[in-house]
This record gives sequence, C-alpha cells and structure tokens, in this order.
Amino acid sequence: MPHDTLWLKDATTRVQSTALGPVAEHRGRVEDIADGVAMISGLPDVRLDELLRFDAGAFGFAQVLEPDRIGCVLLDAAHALQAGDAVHGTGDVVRVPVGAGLLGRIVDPLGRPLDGKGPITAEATLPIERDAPGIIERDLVVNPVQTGVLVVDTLFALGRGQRELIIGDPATGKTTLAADTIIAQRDTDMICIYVAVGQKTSAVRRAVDALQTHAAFGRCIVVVAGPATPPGLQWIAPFAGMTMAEHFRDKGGHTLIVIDDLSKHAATHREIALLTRQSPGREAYPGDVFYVHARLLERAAKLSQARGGGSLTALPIAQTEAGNLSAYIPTNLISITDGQIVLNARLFQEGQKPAVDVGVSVSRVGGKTQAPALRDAAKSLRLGVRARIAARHGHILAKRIGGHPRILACRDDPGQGRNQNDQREQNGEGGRESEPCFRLGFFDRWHEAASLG
Ligand SMILES: Nc1ncnc2c1ncn2[C@@H]1O[C@H](COP(=O)(O)OP(=O)(O)OP(=O)(O)O)[C@@H](O)[C@H]1O
Repeated sequence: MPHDTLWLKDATTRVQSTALGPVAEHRGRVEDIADGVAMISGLPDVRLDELLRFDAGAFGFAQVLEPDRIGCVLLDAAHALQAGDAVHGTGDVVRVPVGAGLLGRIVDPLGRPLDGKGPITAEATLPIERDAPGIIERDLVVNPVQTGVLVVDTLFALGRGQRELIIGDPATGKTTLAADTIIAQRDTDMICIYVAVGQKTSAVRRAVDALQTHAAFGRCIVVVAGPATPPGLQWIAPFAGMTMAEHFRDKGGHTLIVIDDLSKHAATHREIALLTRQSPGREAYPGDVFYVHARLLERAAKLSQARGGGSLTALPIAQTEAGNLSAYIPTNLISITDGQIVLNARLFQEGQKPAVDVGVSVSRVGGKTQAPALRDAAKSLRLGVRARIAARHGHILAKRIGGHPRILACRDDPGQGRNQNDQREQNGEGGRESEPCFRLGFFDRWHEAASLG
C-alpha cells in the first residue's frame, strides 16, 4: 500500500476512535488570594485534599470545604496568581516520587531536586497521606537502633519502629543529636530521611555537611521546606518524607525519619487554619492539630513478618520555650510518641553535650531491645542519677514507708527544709478513713529522706 494511503487510513482510525462529543468540565474561580492560601468558588465536586490546578500552572490542594467555597493551600509561589483566575480539580491527591533514585539527593516536599544533580528517577509516585498499618500488620519492637550517643544507647535505648521525640529549647543540640543518629546508621542497613521544616538554610547546610563529611549521605534523602517556601509546601513536608520512608519499609527495608521540627510544622498548620478562617482553639491552634501529628507519627511501625518485617523509626523534633514541657504542642507530642529525649538548656550552657536531661527523658519501648544485663544496669543507673538530681533540686519522690505510701520532698536550702518540716497528713478516700494514707514531709537532704525507708 502506498505511503500516503497508509497515513490516511491511520488518521481515519484515530478520528473515529476519538470521542468528539461535548465534555463537561467544572472550572472554579479564585475569589481571594493571600499568604499562600486561595479561596475558590465554583468547584462543588472537589474533595478534601484533592490537587487543584490553576490556569497559570501553579498547584494547590483543597484543605477546607465549605458549602460555597474551598480553602486551597498553594504549593507554588502565589505571585503569578490573582483573583479571577480559573482553577480545575484534578481528581487526584498530592503525590511524591519514591524509590532508590532519591538516595543521596536533596529534594523539596514534592520530590523536585534542589541539589542541581538533575532529575530524579522515581520507582513510583505515591500519595503523601496514607493509612498507618493496622494492629495485625504490626510486630513488637525488638531490634535496637544504635544512635552512637552513649547516654541514649544505655539509658534510653531506641528500637526499630519506635517513635522517640527529641525536645528542647532553641540551640540545645536537637539537630546535632538527630544528625549523629543518622551518621551512626552509615554501616547498617538503615535508610535515613531527614525532613527540614521551616529550618534556616544554614542549619540544613550544616546538617548536610555533617552527613557528607562522615560518608553517611549516600543512604539519606534530605527533604527541605525552608522558611521562605509557601506554607503549603512546609505543611506537606513531613507527610512527603513519611511516604518516601514507607516505600522502603513496605519492601522489607529499615528506615529512620527525622522531622526537624514539628513545632514549626504546628505553627504552619495554625497559620493555614487562621488564613482559612477555621476556629482557633488553645494557643490559637485549630482543634485538629493533635490528629494531624498523631496520624503522621502513627505511620512509623515495625511490620509483621507477613508484611515483610520492615520498620520505620521516627525521631520527631520539637522545640520548647524556657524548658516548658507542658505547653500545648510539646504535651501533644509527648503523649503521641513512645518516649522523649529532653535536652536541657542549663546543662548545655554548663558544657554537658549532648545536654540530655536524664531526670525527665524516657524511652518506653526501646529497653526491650537491650540485653537483660544492660537493661538492669541501665535501670539502676537511671534511678541513681534521678535520686541525685532530686537531692540537688528538691524534686518530690513517692516512697512506701511502714506500709503507707508517702511523698517525700527534699530541699536544697537546709533552713527552708527545717521550717517546713511539719508533716501534713491527708486522709484517703475523701477523709473517710481514720488512718492517714499520705504524708508530706520536707527534708534537708536526700539521704535523710531516703534513710526513712
Ligand atoms: N554534642 C555536641 N557537641 C558539640 N557541639 C554541639 C553538640 N550539640 C550541639 N552542638 C552545637 O550547638 C549548636 C546548636 O546545635 P543545634 O543546631 O543542633 O541545636 P538545635 O537545638 O537543633 O537548634 P535549633 O533550635 O536552632 O534548631 C551548634 O553550633 C552545634 O554545633
């Protein structure tokens, strides 16, 4: 058959197989745009978290659905957008590339390279929001994660699949502790993901330099959402990092994710919530901030053998102000995680580095990964250190004396201790019992209180 006839046949087949009927398409309209958030009308079928495409080429995702409009969080800079621009729903959610092609790379939360080393070769693209493994799919945390930091590995051991919070005031060595942990994995089968949310570029550079200097970068992925990036990108960064980590975990591998830090992520969540006019709650955070972090960290897990036996260990970082662990976000994160390593600004200033506060740090599951002899030694060491701290700072300890539980307090100042040495008695069960059930005494020195037992 001559060439021109072949072409005609091919073209005819293509035209016949093309649907040329009318196509209905919803086009929304930007009503208002400011500070990385756009309010959009005219897209009634859009679903929560759906990826939206603007005619100018930018993307965002639906964060708030109201009857007549949508709060869309932008993933690109807003300067090319304005009120009146057309918007389309994509029917998809935000996805990130995953796979070994990301190792040794610095990317943004959408997996776009930031290191100038060319495009990423992805094995797949997966949604940033995925369900956490269910109870049947999980296994016990039994394998250790060595951090290379003696005080952590002995007193607050970590296990694969654990979630351990690193918390402390600004510049107390939180990032350094996390970076040391990543460096300690360089000769193991652990893949590490470092997610920097709203961190200064110089701090991220320092962490990356440390990883490169110690030859640990080849097994790492660094996800960076700097303070100058749109709030939407900062918001998705921990979720994107989790998806990248889960890919290796689901193939039976072992991964460690460091999220630096969730206090800044919570602040971004608050900023977006206020801009989309959601009701503020405690400290002006919206009511769902606990759920956001719980559903994120719940994705860290040790999987059962039936699911491949992989693990995802999470080291989220949080910042405190003046050592206040009872602020809203720190208490949320402490209750979500399996323990916390508290870095103390005073210890740091005294030159103790890492400035781990043994008195208030804890690892709730990692002890099971230690050899029994080491676990016992660590327990008595912890108690000894805490007793000394109590003696120095007047902490209160509970103790059973003569069959009755008593609360003992020690004071640094001998005079003050003596003055308050009146034993106050408190009847149990609302005063119905005649025998005193608790006694509160103040003692000058810890050994005085301890000797009562
Ligand atoms: N174990 C350590 N030994 C020596 N120097 C340390 C140690 N830990 C931290 N530092 C130093 O303390 C400074 C602050 O450390 P780092 O950036 O890790 O703190 P951070 O708590 O993460 O700070 P930020 O709150 O700004 O994120 C850095 O200059 C770092 O080099």
